[in-house]
Amino acid sequence: MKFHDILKERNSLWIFGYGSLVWKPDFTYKRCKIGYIKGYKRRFWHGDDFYRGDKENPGRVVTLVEDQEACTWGVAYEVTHSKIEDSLQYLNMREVVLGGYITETVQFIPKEKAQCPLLALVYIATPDNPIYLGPASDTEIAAQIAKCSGNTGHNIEYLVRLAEFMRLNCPEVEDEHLFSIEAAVLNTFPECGGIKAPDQKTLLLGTA
Ligand SMILES: N[C@@H](CCC(=O)N[C@@H](CS)C(=O)NCC(=O)O)C(=O)O
Repeated sequence: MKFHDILKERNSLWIFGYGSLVWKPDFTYKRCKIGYIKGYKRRFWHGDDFYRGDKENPGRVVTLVEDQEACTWGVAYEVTHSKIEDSLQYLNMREVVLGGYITETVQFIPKEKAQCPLLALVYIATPDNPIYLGPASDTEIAAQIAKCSGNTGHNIEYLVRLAEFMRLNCPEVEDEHLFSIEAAVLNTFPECGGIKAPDQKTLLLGTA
């Protein structure tokens, strides 16, 4: 039986977001927590030929790459009862069918130390995916992001909203990969620095 089938039986499913899901979940959730997962680093190594790019100029979006020394911060969303099926169907279309991600199970550790770790579903793009782009220099990644846009907007927005989310909700976290790419893009397009991401209060109100 699949992980989320087991959790569906419990009427509670946690979903961990670390890219656009931290600022644009677009599914109904009961509550959310800021926190992290161990053993993965976030990298702009996945291609996007639908949302933030197209077939000729695929954008760059984030995925998770295994690294025992690393951890990745984001948001875990709790989906309950009748919303589980709808949320999984929505995310399957958004992340798997159109995004090229697969699902894995991870242990999420809440930022609030008094709270217990929990099991969560996560969407990861792996190197065997046809639109996986892999490593490149921060400058090359920034140049690609700067010139791409797709069905939901510019690739710069995707980058800046994620960086803004981290500054607002995880100010103590250093994410050199994310912020160096953002700096390279904003050196070229300073006017994009004003994009704001929802903070946790907005997320908690479910108005993200
Ligand atoms: N799976 C990651 C990344 C998700 C992600 O960024 N997916 C892209 C699909 S390639 C997306 O949904 N983009 C919507 C948008 O950019 O508006 C997460 O948990 O946040």
